[in-house]
Amino acid sequence: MIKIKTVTLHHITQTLKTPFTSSIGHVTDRESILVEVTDLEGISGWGEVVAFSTPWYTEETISTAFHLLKDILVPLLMNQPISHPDQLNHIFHNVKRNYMAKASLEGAIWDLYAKKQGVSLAFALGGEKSEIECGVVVGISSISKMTEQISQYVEEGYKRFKVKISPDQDIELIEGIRKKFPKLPLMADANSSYSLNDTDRLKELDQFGLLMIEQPLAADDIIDHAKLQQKLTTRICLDESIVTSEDARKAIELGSCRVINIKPGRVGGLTESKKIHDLCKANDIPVWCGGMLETSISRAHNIALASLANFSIPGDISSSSRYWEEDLVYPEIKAVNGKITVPRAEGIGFHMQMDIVKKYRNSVTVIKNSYI
Ligand SMILES: O=C(O)CCC(=O)c1ccccc1C(=O)O
Ligand SMILES: [Mg+2]
Repeated sequence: MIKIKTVTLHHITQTLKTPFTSSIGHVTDRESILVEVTDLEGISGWGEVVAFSTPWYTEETISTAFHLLKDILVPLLMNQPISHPDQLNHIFHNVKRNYMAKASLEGAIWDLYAKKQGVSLAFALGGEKSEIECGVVVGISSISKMTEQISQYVEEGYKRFKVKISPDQDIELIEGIRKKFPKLPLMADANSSYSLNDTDRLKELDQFGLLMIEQPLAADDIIDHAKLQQKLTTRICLDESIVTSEDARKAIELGSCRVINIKPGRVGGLTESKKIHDLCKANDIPVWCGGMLETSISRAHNIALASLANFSIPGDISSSSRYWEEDLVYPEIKAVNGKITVPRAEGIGFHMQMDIVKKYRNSVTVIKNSYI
């Protein structure tokens, strides 16, 4: 049984090694809230808010998540003995949406639960793989710079390559990459920058043998995605459109996608991620784990999640050094020849380096359980 003593919110800001640009947002300084849940025995579990400073990817921000955690979600948990993290879905039932806020606390409880059971998070989730294959994402810049970055990542051994596209830079970019790398496992992420009026343009991408095209249309438009998928040979993968397992069910039923990107933050946590994984498995829809320019806390959660069987496509799970000067955890998370070993140690399997957390920390908020 988990009995919470304190929840500590560490608000940090780290500067990305190089700014990251997509069709809808540009990130230089990455704010995060690290969520540390400590129980009565003094064991801590860690989670992370992956929302951004502004609502460019989803409606949540670091500030809205801080409010939700401090004033709504943490108080809801305080007077509840928790025997399994799956219970949080029910406890949060009357709090609408705010998936990233919920996921941060849920992830911390999963870590704490696994630690108390003396098992790895991967084991607690039902993971089967001992190592996962890694993919990497190249943000928008000039075609020559993006191609150069891909060359470097090919040398590093990554197994899957994703480039950000928009109507301003798509066909020429993919054509350029394909000239240099005809067989590269390549995919493109549009972050909703197209509409059905662009169908002909998107059909031109079919000739390049992409693994998939991610989220071409609006987040709330699974109907148009279904229409588009009928016209394309390239598989559509949904990211922003899927925030619950019910969304996934509807998208699969409608034929809106043939692949789903699962991000625990976007869907409210690991329990919902697992549900979507299981649903997709039953429907022969492969899944992969998406990235959020996250710290190694979420990276560790993602590694554990991606060890489940139907994560059959390498995700946006790269070395910590892809984005960060210093890793918040020890040992450093590192892809070797495009693979990461799934840790067997308890919980997330990595240790927090508190001196590094403190170095990047803006503020710390400790919420004590007043019921004990
Ligand atoms: O973490 C990464 O490697 C980048 C992943 C990425 O593409 C991304 C990063 C931030 C917000 C949204 C997305 C996305 O998948 O759409
Ligand atoms: Mg995406």
